[in-house]
Formats: sequence, structure tokens, C-alpha cells
Amino acid sequence: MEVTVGTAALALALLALPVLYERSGSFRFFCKMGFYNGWILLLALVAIPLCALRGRDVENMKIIRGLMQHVKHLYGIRMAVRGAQHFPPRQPYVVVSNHQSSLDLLGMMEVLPDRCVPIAKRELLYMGAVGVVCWLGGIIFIDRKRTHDAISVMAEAAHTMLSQDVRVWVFPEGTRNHSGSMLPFKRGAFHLAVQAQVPVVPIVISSYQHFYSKQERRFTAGQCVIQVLPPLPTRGLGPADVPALTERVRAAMLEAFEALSAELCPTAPPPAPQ
Ligand SMILES: CCCCCCCCCCCCCCC(=O)SCCNC(=O)CCNC(=O)[C@H](O)C(C)(C)COP(=O)(O)OP(=O)(O)OC[C@H]1O[C@@H](n2cnc3c(N)ncnc32)[C@H](O)[C@@H]1OP(=O)(O)O
Ligand SMILES: CCCCCCCC/C=C\CCCCCCCC(=O)OC[C@@H](O)COP(=O)(O)O
Repeated sequence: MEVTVGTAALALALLALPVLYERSGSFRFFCKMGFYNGWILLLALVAIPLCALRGRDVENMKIIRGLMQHVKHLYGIRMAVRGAQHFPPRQPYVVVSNHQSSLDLLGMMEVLPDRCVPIAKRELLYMGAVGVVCWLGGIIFIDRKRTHDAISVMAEAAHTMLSQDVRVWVFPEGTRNHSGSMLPFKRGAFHLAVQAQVPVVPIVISSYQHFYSKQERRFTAGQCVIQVLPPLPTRGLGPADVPALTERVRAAMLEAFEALSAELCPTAPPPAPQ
């Protein structure tokens, strides 16, 4: 008898889920984000044996990129890349891009150049299969609570870039930012570029505000533009030039971000100044 009541209650709850999904925006949001994380975890399980054949190697980022590229279709996100001709063809460089949400992975995987690895917070290493894949892909981990260690890891990255022909992707805001604008930039990426004497390639991922908002628990289909801006050379620059370089890149990115916001979500109110 107890089993029958339990089964009936479970069946009723399962039947209610589609209704809840239809009626509650918040429930839909959590389902979609839960599926996003779960799906990535599953993809990571697929990626592990494929990447393990090579061991820890930046070439594994091609496998990760290939496995991730369909995810946008599951969410009806149309992505357009502009300015891809700005990627320097055959040399190391530092990519810097804005960081709004974990959805940035989709934009990143859309344009990730060959032999390019992100710099990530070390907490990602502890995300089970995702952490293992990040390690196998050669992702560079930093401990944001230990500035000195983070700086040494980045100095080492400058050598690796040159000796192993590697490109590095940095989110200079240093954390996710849902404000609809950009936080002040930290200078690590620019020190890295100057130390290695390689160009900085700024990439702007357009605002998600018109289809995704964590605060409002809203996640619909939508359009996203990934704009690659002209590279800035660093040859001849030294540490004293880093602050000006940082501000120059941020100003160019903010201008492009605001232009894209005006184009893609013209009715949205402008974000509060940072
Ligand atoms: C198949 C499915 C599998 C799916 C798997 C998917 C995998 C994809 C993974 C994608 C990963 C994306 C992860 C994104 C992140 O984790 S973002 C967070 C981590 N990234 C960053 O934080 C980068 C930006 N941060 C910096 O650049 C910081 O400057 C940092 C180096 C971290 C230090 O930060 P902090 O402790 O806050 O110190 P300050 O920024 O205040 O810097 C202190 C002074 O040091 C100077 N400085 C900084 N860097 C350097 C350097 N490299 N060399 C020399 N000096 C440096 C800095 O300028 C400050 O001095 P001044 O104030 O300017 O005098
Ligand atoms: C054994 C433990 C198992 C844990 C399982 C966790 C499962 C998580 C599964 C998938 C996560 C996919 C998302 C990958 C990470 C996306 C990159 C990202 O956005 O990192 C955030 C970082 O930039 C800044 O962090 P903060 O905004 O400062 O915070």
C-alpha cells in the first residue's frame, strides 16, 4: 500500500514538472542552468579519455572546443563572430575578454584560437570531471588569494608562450560581472603580454541582458556577437607602460561593448557607470 501511495505521489510530482516549467520563469531558469552545468559535466566525462591519450597538452583544447560548440544550439543562442581577421596568424599573443557569466564558455569556444589556453581560478580544478579536463587541456591555474604566487605563475606562462608557441586567454576583470558593463581591469594580462613582448588581442562578448539575466532569472533564446578588435603591439614596452596599456584596451573594449549593446538591445537602459 505504502509503495503505491509513494509511486502515485512521485508520478504526480513528475506530471507537475512540465506545468511548473511552463508557468514559472525561475524554475525554467534553474532547469536551464542545471542542465548547462550537468551537460558540461557529461561532456567532460566524454573528453577525459580522448584527452588522456595525449596527457596534459594544449592541443587537447581542440577536443574541448569541438565538444562544446553545439551547446549554443541547445539554448537557441545564435552567435556571430566579427573581426576574426584580427587574430595574428602565427605567433603567441594574449587574448583579453570581458566576463559576464559561465555562458562565456560558449563565446570562448566559438573563437578559441588553436594552441590557446585560458587562465583560470584554481577552484575549477576541484570541479570533478571538469577540473580533470581543464588540467588535461593545459589550462593555467592561479590562486587569486595569493597575489605573489599568481604573478609567478603568469611569469612562467610568459616563458611557456614563447618556448612552446602558446596563446593565453585572460579575463582581466578577474571575476564574473553581471552588471551589464565592465569592471576595472586587473593588470596581470598586460604584464604577461609585455613580459613576453607579444600583442594583446581584445575580444568583446556582447551583453546577454536581452536573453539572460541571473538576477531576474531569465534565460531565453537570443543573439550574441563576439567581436575581435585589432591587436595592440607591446614590443618595446616595459612595466611602466602597463597601466596605460590596460586603460587603452579597456576603453576600446568598453566602446565596442556599448556599441554592441545599443545594436542588439536598443531598449535596455544604459548600465550605471563603474
Ligand atoms: C568538454 C567540456 C569541458 C568543459 C571545460 C571547460 C573549460 C573552460 C575553462 C574556462 C576557464 C575560464 C575561467 C575564468 C576565470 O577563472 S576568471 C578568474 C581568474 N583570472 C584572473 O583573475 C585573471 C585576471 N587577474 C589578474 O590579472 C590579477 O592581476 C592577478 C594576477 C590574478 C593578481 O590579482 P590580485 O591578487 O587581485 O592583485 P592585483 O591585480 O591588485 O595586482 C597586484 C600588483 O601586481 C601587479 N601584477 C599583476 N600581475 C602581474 C604580473 N604578471 N607581473 C608583474 N606584476 C603583476 C599589478 O599590476 C599590481 O601592481 P600595481 O598596483 O599595478 O602596482
Ligand atoms: C566532486 C565535485 C563535483 C563538482 C561538480 C561541479 C559541476 C560543475 C559543472 C560544470 C561547470 C561548468 C562551468 C565551467 C566554468 C566556467 C568558467 C567560469 O565562469 O568560471 C568562473 C570564474 O571565471 C570566475 O569566478 P567568480 O565569478 O569569481 O566566482
